[in-house]
Amino acid sequence: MANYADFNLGIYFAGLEGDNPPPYPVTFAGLEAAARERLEHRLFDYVAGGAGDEHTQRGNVSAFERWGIVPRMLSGAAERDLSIELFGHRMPTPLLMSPIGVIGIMTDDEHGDLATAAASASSGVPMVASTLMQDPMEDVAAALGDTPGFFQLYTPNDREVAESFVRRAEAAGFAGIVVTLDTWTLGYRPRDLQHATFPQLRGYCLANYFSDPVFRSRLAVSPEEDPVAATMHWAATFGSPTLTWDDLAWLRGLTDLPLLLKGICHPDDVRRARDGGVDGIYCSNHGGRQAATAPALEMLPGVVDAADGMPVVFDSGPRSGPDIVKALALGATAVGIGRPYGYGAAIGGQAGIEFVLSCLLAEADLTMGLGGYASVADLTRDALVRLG
Ligand SMILES: Cc1cc2nc3c(=O)[nH]c(=O)nc-3n(C[C@H](O)[C@H](O)[C@H](O)COP(=O)(O)O)c2cc1C
Ligand SMILES: O=C(O)C(=O)c1ccccc1
Repeated sequence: MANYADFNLGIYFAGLEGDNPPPYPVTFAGLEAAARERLEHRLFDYVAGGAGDEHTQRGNVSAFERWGIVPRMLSGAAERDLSIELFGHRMPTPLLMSPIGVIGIMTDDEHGDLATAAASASSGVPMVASTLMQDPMEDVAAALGDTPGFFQLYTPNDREVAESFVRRAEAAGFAGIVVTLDTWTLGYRPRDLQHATFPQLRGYCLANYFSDPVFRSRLAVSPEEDPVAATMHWAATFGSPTLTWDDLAWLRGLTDLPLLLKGICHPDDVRRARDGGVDGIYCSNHGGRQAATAPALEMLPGVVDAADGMPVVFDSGPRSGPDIVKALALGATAVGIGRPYGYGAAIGGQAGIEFVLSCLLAEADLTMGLGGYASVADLTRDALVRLG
């Protein structure tokens, strides 16, 4: 992947050589419009849409507009270091690619999980690989190169399947497990309801299940012989509605790898998670796709305070470099992005994802430079001012 520090200059100099615009849009709005052109319209709506009237996802984005980064002068930020430390790994950037359970079918070749893994390998931006993959997790892990990856677990209502997934993720070499708690049942998603469509119910992105020996042992006939029956078994066991804090000991006991809980936004839940021995919090409202009206960025400072030094990953709403810088200044250890890289995958596969990451990182780098912040550690709440 191109060095993001030279990214903008590279585009301007290429333009000098003639009519040579960048291959993909450089803004989120442009990416979304381009992805809308490329994706089958129901799949586009599935990705772009969310819960209820979609105020929640719009609120995720507008929450960032209420903060300004106050530039400091003569502060020696000519060179920036965007690297962070996460679970003992030095990461070159503060970004993560959040799990997208349909990324597999967002590329033309329907190997979007592998394209994401390859972009992760080339960029050093870790992939949080969804339980819902079009290619099995072992193949995805093998494409990550030297970049650490995380496996996101949706706990099925069949503990032995969950245990099998975690064993496989460990054996495949993932560096941590992210358990998503906010999707034990589906939110009210008007676009998908109107189209009467849901990708996984049509059998997409179930490779981890169909390749799993425990899942397969539950079926009368194999998924190859009867994919519809296998898909219906997935639907019947996907969620785990009765899971409570009492089950955290079971989750913690599944692995010695770093364990993060995704979907936590309340400080009391952070404390319960910490008391239960988790290693990190993934503060998120699922991109506004699950609990309608749930806040995200507004909760981040309280989550960080309650985490008391434990790493906090934040996602839901960042669309630009300044957004990333603001989330870091509010205390996030790392920032996850969802739809932006999904649209990159839709318009250009691996190259499209790499381009989107380059734009975000180039803009975050410039934002830090022009703001006078040389490193992520220099970004504190003092860097921000509340607007309007
Ligand atoms: C199409 C789509 C599929 C998603 N699938 C998953 C998933 O499989 N597992 C999960 O934990 N989160 C999933 N998410 C939520 C993302 O991980 C992330 O929390 C959210 O997209 C962040 O918001 P953003 O899209 O505004 O960046 C999905 C999001 C989208 C848009
Ligand atoms: O669409 C999603 O956001 C998601 O995470 C999901 C939830 C259930 C099944 C498949 C994907």
